[in-house]
Amino acid sequence: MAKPVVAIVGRPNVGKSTFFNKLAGKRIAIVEDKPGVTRDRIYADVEWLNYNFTLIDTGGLEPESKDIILSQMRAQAKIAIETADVIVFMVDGRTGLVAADEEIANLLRKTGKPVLLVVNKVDTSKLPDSFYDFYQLALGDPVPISSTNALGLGDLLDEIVKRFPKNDVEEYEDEAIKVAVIGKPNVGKSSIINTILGEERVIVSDIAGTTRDAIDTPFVHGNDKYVFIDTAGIRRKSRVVEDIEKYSVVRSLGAIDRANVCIMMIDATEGVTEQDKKIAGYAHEAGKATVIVVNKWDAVKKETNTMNEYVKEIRNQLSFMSYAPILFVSAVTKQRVHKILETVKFISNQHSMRVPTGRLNDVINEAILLNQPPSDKGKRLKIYYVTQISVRPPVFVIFVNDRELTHFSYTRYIENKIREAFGFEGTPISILYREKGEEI
Ligand SMILES: Nc1nc2c(ncn2[C@@H]2O[C@H](COP(=O)(O)OP(=O)(O)OP(=O)(O)O)[C@@H](O)[C@H]2O)c(=O)[nH]1
Ligand SMILES: Nc1nc2c(ncn2[C@@H]2O[C@H](COP(=O)(O)OP(=O)(O)OP(=O)(O)O)[C@@H](O)[C@H]2O)c(=O)[nH]1
Repeated sequence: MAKPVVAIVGRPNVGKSTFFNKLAGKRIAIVEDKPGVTRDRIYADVEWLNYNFTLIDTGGLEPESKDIILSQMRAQAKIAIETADVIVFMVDGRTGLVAADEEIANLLRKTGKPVLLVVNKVDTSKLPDSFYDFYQLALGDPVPISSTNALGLGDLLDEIVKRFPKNDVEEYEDEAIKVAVIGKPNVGKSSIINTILGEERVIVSDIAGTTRDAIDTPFVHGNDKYVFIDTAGIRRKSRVVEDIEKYSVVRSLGAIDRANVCIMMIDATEGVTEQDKKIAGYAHEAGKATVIVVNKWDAVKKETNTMNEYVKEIRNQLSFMSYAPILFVSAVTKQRVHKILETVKFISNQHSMRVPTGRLNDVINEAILLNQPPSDKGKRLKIYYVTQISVRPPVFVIFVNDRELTHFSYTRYIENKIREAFGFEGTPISILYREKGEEI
């Protein structure tokens, strides 16, 4: 099932990031007592009861200038409208209702999405008189909370999860490869999608009757079924949002969560940027298979070594993704575009590959002989047995005598040996340790 997205919207300084940090459990955004502080981390995974959802702090997306607060609001609301399943509209219980709140409420009411009106900074059990003014926003009963004192958060989370879309079942047959084309604005996402879909051999299929039809593009290529995830947002241009680079991260998040394979696009004329690193990092952490596609290759002046230098630079900048194949393409001249689906299919298979336990243990035993496991204070790590517990992404469990003795450099060594023996190209793999007797 797709993970629901919850967006927090509200004026600067109402406490969005304080709330975000409380739910995210860690102080991952910077809170400052001045409006419009930019923050780096804008999304977090939150678990409540049996629900998992992605929380987005749209405040983190605000440009620093205070002059354009209203347009920031519009942009925030817009992103919330496009990506969120539930919108948390936060107001300030200490300042009470202000005109800008009404402005935002007007925008949100038009979205048709569930909106929860949350009054923050209600730090005691007594509601301030100004609380009742918020009923004027016509967004239902306001929910009082105190982010700093962690009051009312449980009740609020209950209200949030109640509003998640029902029956949000997996919409496509499992055999279809779900592909997210991700990257910053203007890198050529829609050009690439249109070039691939425009190829003669590709037939756009009509898998009817799903709610996702409008935003995804299913198609058939050769004998294989694919779905481009969230293409509506990419193909339909909404400039307000695109102009702010950080929004591209948010736009990509939902698509990444729902995909198996990511096409991570880099602009050859710009090289790897900070935004690229963030987006790629998310795909990596989410355990998706990824192919790095360097687009606009036609626009690059080439010398003998240009491509090698690009490869080196990308490996350097996106070092956590050394498993990802790199393609150099041009959506304009169509050079090597046909390689993209070929690679997507290949890494999708690698992503779902399960290796036989016997072979796996042979490989690990050999690795141990070549390079002894680490030891500490005279005690050496013993590796008893390895098994692959899941696919998409591949996860391995290694049974050991004492987890404390494991070391990341040895884990990386084991990972390399597994990759040498079996490939797993294009996919991250995870290695977990269990002590004997522990459950998997
Ligand atoms: N008394 C009280 N203060 C709060 C509460 N939540 C946040 N604050 C304070 O309000 C100020 C603004 O909080 P932030 O979390 O930075 O607000 P924000 O909405 O993310 O602000 P921007 O960065 O401008 O978007 C900080 O000084 C917080 O300590 C609360 O529940 N009670
Ligand atoms: N030279 C060159 N230009 C390209 C190539 N691919 C795309 N462009 C140009 O780059 C610009 C952006 O392309 P889009 O396909 O709209 O990019 P996008 O990533 O979908 O953009 P957003 O919708 O803003 O996220 C357009 O002007 C394209 O003509 C390419 O391979 N070579």
